[in-house]
Amino acid sequence: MTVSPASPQETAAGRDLCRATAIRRISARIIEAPTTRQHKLSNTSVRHQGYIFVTVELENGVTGFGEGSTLGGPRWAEESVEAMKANIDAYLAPALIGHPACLAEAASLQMERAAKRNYTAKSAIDMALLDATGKTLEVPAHVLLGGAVRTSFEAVWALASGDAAQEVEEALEMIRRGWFRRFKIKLGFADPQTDLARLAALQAALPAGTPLVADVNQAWSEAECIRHLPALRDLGVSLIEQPIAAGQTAASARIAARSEVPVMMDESVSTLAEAARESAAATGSVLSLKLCKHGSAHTLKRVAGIAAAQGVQLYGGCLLESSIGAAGHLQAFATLPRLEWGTEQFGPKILVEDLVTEGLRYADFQVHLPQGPGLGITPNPEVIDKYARKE
Ligand SMILES: O=C(O)C[C@H]1C=CC(=O)O1
Ligand SMILES: [Mn+2]
Repeated sequence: MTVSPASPQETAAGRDLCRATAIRRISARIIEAPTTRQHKLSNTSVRHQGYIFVTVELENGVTGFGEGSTLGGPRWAEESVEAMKANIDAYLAPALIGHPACLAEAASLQMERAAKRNYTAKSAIDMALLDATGKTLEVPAHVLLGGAVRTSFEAVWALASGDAAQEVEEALEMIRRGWFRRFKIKLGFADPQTDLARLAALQAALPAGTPLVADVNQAWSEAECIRHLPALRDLGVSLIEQPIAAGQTAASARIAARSEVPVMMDESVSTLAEAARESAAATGSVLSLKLCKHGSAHTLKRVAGIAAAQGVQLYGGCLLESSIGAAGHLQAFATLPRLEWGTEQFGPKILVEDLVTEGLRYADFQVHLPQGPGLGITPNPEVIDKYARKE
C-alpha cells in the first residue's frame, strides 16, 4: 500500500487507527426492492429499485455499509447491479484488502488503479469505508468530510407515473404529510405536447407558486428545446434538468443562454473534467450532484467546488436510494458551503419497505441529517435478505 508522507501512520494514534481500520473483507449483494408505483423516465421505467449493497469488515470488528443505485439496469448510466457485483468481487474488493478504511483518498486511488470509471460501484465502497471509519471513531461520517454546515435540507419529490390525476393526488398527499412541497416532474417519455398537457394539469391543481423542476433526461433535441422551453417557463417551471443528450456541449450552451428558466446539468457531469468543461461552457447554471456519478464523497465535493467556482449553483441529486444511500448523500451534502437548491433524497419514501431499521426523518418539508456514528443508519438484515437476489 502507498501512503503519503503526511499519513496518520506518523503518529502512534494514526498507526493504531490504520491498523484497527485495515479492511479484512468486502462483499456485495444485489438488492431488488419494490417501489410503491411505476417510476417512468425518458429512457427507462421501473417497478423496483436495483441496488448494490456493500459490506466492509475491518480488523477491529467494525462493519460499514454502503449502497449504489441504478435505474432499470444500465439505462440511466452504464452500470448495472450485475456489472457492479462482478467488478467489486473481481477487482475493487481485492485491491482494498489490508488497506486502512480511514485513508479514503488513498482507497479511491487504489480503486482507480484497479478499474476505470465504475463510479457507482466505487461510491458504494467509499460510503461503506466512511461508515466503518465513522463508527470506529464514534463520529458521524460528515466529520470525516469537513463537518456539517447544515442538518436539514428542503426536499424534492419526483412525480413520474405519467398519469396527471395520480400525480396530483400524490403531490397533495406529500404536502398534507409535511414531507415535500417542491416537486420534480419527469418528461420525455411521451411526446412534448402530451408532456406539456400533463404539466399544465399539475400546475393547475397544485398550490400557486409550487416550485417545479422538469427533468427531460436527455430526451429532447435542440430544436425541441427551442420550441418548448418557453411553454415550460409559462407553466411556472423553475428549473429545467438535462433537456438534451450529455456531451452535446455547444447545443447545451445555446439552450442555456436562450432559456429564461435556469438549466440544470445532470447526466452531462460525472468527472472533474466534465465539471470543468460544462461549467466553463455554461451548459447550465445549476448542477445536480450524485455519489453514483462522481465515485466518492470527496470527489463529489471537488466536483461541487469546480462548479461553484464558476458560479454554478448546486442541487443535491439522487437515484432513488434507500435510507442507506440517501444517508450517504446527506452526510456529504451537509458539508457543502452552499447547496442552493436543497436535495431530492426521496428514495426512502418510494420504496414499499425501506432497507434500514429506522428510516430518514422527513418533517416540515425537510429531510433531516441522521444522527449517530458513521452514516447514522442501521441496515435491517431481514429486509436486506428478503430483497437480496438469490445467487
Ligand atoms: O435525476 C435523474 O435523472 C434520476 C432520478 C432522480 C430522480 C428521479 O426521478 O430520477
Ligand atoms: Mn436527472
